[in-house]
Amino acid sequence: MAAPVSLDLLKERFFELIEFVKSKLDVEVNADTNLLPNITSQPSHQIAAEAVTRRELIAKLVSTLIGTTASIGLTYFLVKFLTNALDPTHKEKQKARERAENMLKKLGVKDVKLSDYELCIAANLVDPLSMTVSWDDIGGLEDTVEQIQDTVIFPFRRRDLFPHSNLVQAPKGVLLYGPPGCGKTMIAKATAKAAGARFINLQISSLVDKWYGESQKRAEAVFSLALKLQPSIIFIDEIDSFLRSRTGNDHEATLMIKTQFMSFWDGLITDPSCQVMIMGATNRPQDVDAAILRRMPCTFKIGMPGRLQRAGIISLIMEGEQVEENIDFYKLGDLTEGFSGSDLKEACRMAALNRVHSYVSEARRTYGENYCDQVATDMRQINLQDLEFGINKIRISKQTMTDSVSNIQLD
Ligand SMILES: Nc1ncnc2c1ncn2[C@@H]1O[C@H](COP(=O)(O)OP(=O)(O)OP(=O)(O)O)[C@@H](O)[C@H]1O
Repeated sequence: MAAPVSLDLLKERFFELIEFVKSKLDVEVNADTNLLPNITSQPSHQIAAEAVTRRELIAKLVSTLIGTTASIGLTYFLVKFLTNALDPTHKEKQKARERAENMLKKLGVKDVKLSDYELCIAANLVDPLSMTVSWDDIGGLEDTVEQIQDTVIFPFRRRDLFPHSNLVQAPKGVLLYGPPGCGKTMIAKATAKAAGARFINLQISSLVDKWYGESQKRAEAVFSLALKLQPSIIFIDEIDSFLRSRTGNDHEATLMIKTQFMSFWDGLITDPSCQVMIMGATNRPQDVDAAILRRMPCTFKIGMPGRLQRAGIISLIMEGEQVEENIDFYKLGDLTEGFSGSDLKEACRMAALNRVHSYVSEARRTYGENYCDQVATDMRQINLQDLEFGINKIRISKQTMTDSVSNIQLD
């Protein structure tokens, strides 16, 4: 893509050029006139004719110059206009650029010059203020969290302790795998926060561009941006869909992006001083390209929570809510067999809403349709029945989902 040139700058240069040529012309004409009295060997009408021809020549040259400059400028703007008009994603790109500039301000990034491609990728940066997840918010995964702290975060933050070791290095690739909704994204964000790293939540759609060669440039920009903003973590959710095993049916452009991605990744691996890490998450590790898996030597399984883990997650989610004191979370752990972390969160949300719903029903009965204006001072706490209600709701909706999936498969 051509470097952006502002209209004002172009105008300024154009007028400068005209001024320059005009001044040259004045000098030439004055020189001609000054010469006239000294030239005695030529008849005066011949000298005058020569001066006129010379002036005409210069005038022609100037007009050609102006014409050429104007047509180059016009062609540039026409091509730019047509390219933008033909590109349906132009507005999106513009918005992404604006978003990225705002985000960089929030991140306090100054004096870092980013290319157009890097700005496009910078739209994937996560606002540090929205990264509220910390280790304390993750329930039931204490062992995994401890391993990540020791093997990933510690060497990432304290490279200085292992300057000559080839064996103890912060991994440049980490894979989190396991069923959906079990906390992989939470762990990735908490890792970035604990590592004091910038978090690029790479949306694969931001790499896709219909123009030939553009996608490769964006793939390169992912790495150059991460290096400019290091320490940084590039997070790729559902990495299997982007970097899946290569087959003969792959489109040539897709293959090129993957190959390029891997070669830039190798660049990170061979540079011991860089603080950039790629973290991938997948529900289908078996679909990830073997060459990619090799670049992610550090893998963590984030499985479905067991009974005790579920009890821990529910009690963590309910922390800070108005809950009755005598709730038996172990019992809730028993009742939630087959629930993921996100199912548990949803069940707790349903429980909290059930409490509001029963309050509203009661208030409507007492105060009529103006119940909304009555002050809520006597809302009861969330109790076991609310939680059982929420769990039941989620179980039914999970069952309905499973049934409809198996019906689709039968059809
Ligand atoms: N271990 C956990 N502790 C507390 N909350 C959890 C846990 N696991 C999941 N959750 C809840 O579920 C939500 C979804 O979790 P998350 O996005 O991290 O799952 P995921 O494994 O990345 O899912 P997916 O594979 O669908 O992207 C979280 O926002 C959180 O509310």
